Amino acid sequence: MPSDILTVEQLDEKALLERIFPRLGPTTALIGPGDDAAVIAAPDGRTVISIDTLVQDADFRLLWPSGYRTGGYTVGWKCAAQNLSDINAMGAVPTSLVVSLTLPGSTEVAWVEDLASGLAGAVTSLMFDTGRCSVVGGDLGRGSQIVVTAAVTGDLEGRAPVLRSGARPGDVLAFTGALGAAAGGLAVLESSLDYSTVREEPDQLLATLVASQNRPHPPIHLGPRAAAAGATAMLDVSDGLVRDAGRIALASGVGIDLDAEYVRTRAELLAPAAARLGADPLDWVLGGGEDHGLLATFPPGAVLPKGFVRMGIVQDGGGVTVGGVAPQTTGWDHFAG
Ligand SMILES: Nc1ncnc2c1ncn2[C@@H]1O[C@H](COP(=O)(O)OP(=O)(O)OP(=O)(O)O)[C@@H](O)[C@H]1O
Ligand SMILES: Cc1ncc(C[n+]2csc(CCOP(=O)(O)O)c2C)c(N)n1
Ligand SMILES: [Mg+2]
Repeated sequence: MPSDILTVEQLDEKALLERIFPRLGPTTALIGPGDDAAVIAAPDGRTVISIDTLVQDADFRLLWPSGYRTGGYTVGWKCAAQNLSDINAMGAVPTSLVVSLTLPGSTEVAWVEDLASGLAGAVTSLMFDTGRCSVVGGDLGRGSQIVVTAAVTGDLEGRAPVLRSGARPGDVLAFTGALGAAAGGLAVLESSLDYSTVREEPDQLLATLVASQNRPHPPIHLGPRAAAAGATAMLDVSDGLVRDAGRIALASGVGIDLDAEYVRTRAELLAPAAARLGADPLDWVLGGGEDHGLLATFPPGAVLPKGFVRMGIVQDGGGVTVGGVAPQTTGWDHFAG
């Protein structure tokens, strides 16, 4: 490491925190970062809470085979986005994040500063500058790999939470998001294509997919809208459409049939990119996660919130089919590969 590059082991915790805090933006908490714990308001009387971790080389690489280098801003963005998304999927509004950073001593201080900016940038941008949520605290530690863990809280604003278990036969299945884009981006990053030339391509197709993988844009405002529109079940698609639809099917004791035409149309859109990589775009659409679109079921006749598209039906039985046929794809599992 050249000596003019400042690394975290050249600072102490206090000095690193002094570089992080200003990048988190104004706090939305009653008591923000700096004390033993933060204090946040819980106007609803209930608190929605979730946690998600990003681990170097399992969830991102600092240097991908394609030559792409992942900056701190990207990891901070992705961490915030996937956490906000889980609150959204309950029909709630995110209210705070606490973030734990495990860092090798050789981590550049500028990378950590960018991570803090990425966390704040995602919260601000995905929540349309509403000032309802911010990073209110966290923890620092040293380890052999970068691990970024965030816990997130949310406010139901008086609504009932939308669970995975409420889908009923006859309900409409609807989705909002860009299925398969993040999986396509992962394939580009892991490929032997040279990202510096991919970035220059005039159609920007592959670069757009990489952006979906690195900086997902979950529709954070639409979870509460779906809840208000009467959604009977909902989750964010993180592990693949088939696997996550299967979670609703199992929890609700129903079957789900995905619209084959919707799936085919989406795969056709991704086909030129998949062809470049020798991949099957159907695998991306049915099995790719990390887009964090919202999959929800609505009673028949419900008016779908703007952004949601009908793409299947809830029926008697169990499991997930595509146009009545069982798909081959299983989706993502950290342990089963
Ligand atoms: N180590 C754990 N201890 C207790 N509960 C856990 C643990 N890991 C996961 N869970 C719970 O298991 C349930 C299923 O997790 P699942 O990964 O399907 O949901 P998710 O959090 O939406 O996924 P994602 O991590 O992709 O956001 C969640 O309610 C989660 O809180
Ligand atoms: C280096 C590297 N290898 C593989 C992947 C793919 N990946 C990781 S986690 C996940 C699903 C959501 O996880 P979780 O359920 O923990 O939110 C997927 C599809 C990646 N992003 N980076
Ligand atoms: Mg989820």
